[in-house]
Amino acid sequence: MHKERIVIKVGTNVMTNKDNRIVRPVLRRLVKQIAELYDRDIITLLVSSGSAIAGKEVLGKSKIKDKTQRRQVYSSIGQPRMMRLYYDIFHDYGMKCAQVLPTKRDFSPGIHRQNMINCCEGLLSEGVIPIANEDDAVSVTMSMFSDNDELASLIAQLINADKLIILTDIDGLYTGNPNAESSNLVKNVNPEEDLNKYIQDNTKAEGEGRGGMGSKLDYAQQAAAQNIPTFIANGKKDNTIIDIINGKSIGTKISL
Ligand SMILES: Nc1ncnc2c1ncn2[C@@H]1O[C@H](COP(=O)(O)OP(=O)(O)O)[C@@H](O)[C@H]1O
Ligand SMILES: N[C@@H](CCC(=O)OP(=O)(O)O)C(=O)O
Repeated sequence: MHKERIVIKVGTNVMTNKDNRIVRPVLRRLVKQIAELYDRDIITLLVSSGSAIAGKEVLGKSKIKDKTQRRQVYSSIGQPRMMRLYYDIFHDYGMKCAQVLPTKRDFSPGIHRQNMINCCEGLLSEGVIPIANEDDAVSVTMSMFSDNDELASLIAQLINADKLIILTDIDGLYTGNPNAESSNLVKNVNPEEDLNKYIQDNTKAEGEGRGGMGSKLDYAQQAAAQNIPTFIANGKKDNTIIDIINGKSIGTKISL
């Protein structure tokens, strides 16, 4: 058993540049921090988006008209590409990682949930970093998560994580348009607060991730309500994870 277990979620926009290409040094910095924590006996379960954009990188523009089918195809192509990148980088740090692809059904009470617990607990007990992403190839409508922020929140609750860190492309929740001078970073949020008034409309294109800051906040509040301190912070900046674990005040902290 490790001293602490944390869930880190990394969004599509963290790992891509303006041309929607995957930026390897970002993944390398992420894994470097996970490896440093591992040496401090803090084990991570990583929730990583990126399969759709990685698939788009390989396939280019698809001929498929149906959006759902296109998402299935892009993600099916991109998921092994993401895992190849992660596998190599974790290997460079002398670590092992594994792929876990749940659908929402795996979190409903009963045998599916128990299987999910067994899988995650088994990997963590072996010191292997589970890398979870929604199984986009088969999850449609009923079995779909709203986005990976929901998956990260559910999985943090499933494994009784000590912390949940949601990495995105911005410093945290702002009181309005993050680019406006009048907007300020919100440092602390409690699980009951309704801050939807701060959320701006989503302008992302296909494959650039789902959800947005509104869903991030909702799912962060759900984890925090279960006494899992949750952080929304900038994954594009250096050392964000270590700084959070070391108790520095960065990002938005959601806690009881
Ligand atoms: N009040 C707000 N504070 C911060 N970001 C906001 C806010 N409202 C909308 N956003 C947008 O939410 C984005 C982060 O969510 P999202 O694009 O889903 O990221 P990810 O791909 O990491 O899941 C930011 O880039 C920002 O443009
Ligand atoms: N499962 C999808 C990501 C969906 C998602 O939630 O994306 P994001 O909002 O960038 O975390 C993929 O791997 O492309």
